[in-house]
Amino acid sequence: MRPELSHVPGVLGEIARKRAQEVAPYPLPEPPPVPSFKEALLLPGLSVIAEVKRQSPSAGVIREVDPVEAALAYERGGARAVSVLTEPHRFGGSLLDLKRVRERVGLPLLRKDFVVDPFMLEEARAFGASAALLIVALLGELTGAYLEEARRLGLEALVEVHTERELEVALEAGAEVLGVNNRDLATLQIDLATAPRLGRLARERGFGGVLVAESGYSRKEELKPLEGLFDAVLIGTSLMRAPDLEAALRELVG
Ligand SMILES: O=P(O)(O)OC[C@@H](O)[C@@H](O)c1c[nH]c2ccccc12
Repeated sequence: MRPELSHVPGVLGEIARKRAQEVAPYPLPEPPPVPSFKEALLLPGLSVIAEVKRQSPSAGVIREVDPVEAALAYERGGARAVSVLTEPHRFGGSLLDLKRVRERVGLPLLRKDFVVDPFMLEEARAFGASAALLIVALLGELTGAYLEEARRLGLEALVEVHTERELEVALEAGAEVLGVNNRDLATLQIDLATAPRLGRLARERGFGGVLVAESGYSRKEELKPLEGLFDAVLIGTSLMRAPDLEAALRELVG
C-alpha cells in the first residue's frame, strides 16, 4: 500500500521519497490511551492546534526549543491540541519528541509527518498520537485505504488538501477531519485565500465534519475570514518565533 511518489513535485516530493526509503518496521511499544482529537476541535469557538516545530524548509531554523516546554506553554495558553513534527531532516523533529510530549501534556497530539507507509500510522499511535496527518497530494487515491487503516488502529486522521481536485479525493475517501493548507507544499508559497475558498466549497459539497485551516497565520485579523466556517486553525511558525509562547497564543485567540 505504498503511494507512487516519483511524480510528486518540488520539496514535497523530495521529503516524501526520502521518508519512504527510511521505513523499516520494528517492534513497537503498546499504544497508550489518548484523548479524542476531533472532540477537542469541536469545542465552542475557533480551536487552535499549536505546532511544535524547530525548523522548516520555508523558514529555516525557527527556534531551538524543548518540545515538552513548548507544548506545556501551549496547553496553558489555551491550545485544544498540539501538533508535533516528527520529520527529522527538514523539520528537526523525532518520534521521541512525540513520546516525551505525550508523557507530560494532556491535550490530543497530531503526528505531523509525511506518511507514505502504513507502518508510520502504527508508529504514530504507539508513540502517543491521537491523529496523524494524511496529505492527499502524496497518497492520492490511496487516501481512503490509509484512513481505513488508521481507524483500524484507533488513530484519527487530519486529511490535508490544497486544491479542488484534492478536496474531491478527500471527500470521496470519507475524511472526518479535513485540513486546507494555505501553503503549496511543492513551491512553499502561501496564499491565505485558499482555506476560505476550499472550506466553503467543502461545505457546499455537504461536508459536515471538522474543518481545519492550516499555515501562514500570524495575526488575529487573519483569523476573521475563518469564523463561522472553520472549527480549527493550525499555527506553527509565528507562535514558535514569539518570545513567550503562552502569551502569543492567548493574544491570537483571546
Ligand atoms: O508554520 P505555519 O505556517 O503556521 O504552518 C503550520 C502547519 O500548517 C504546517 O507546518 C504544515 C501544514 N501541512 C504540513 C505538511 C507537512 C509539514 C508541515 C505542514
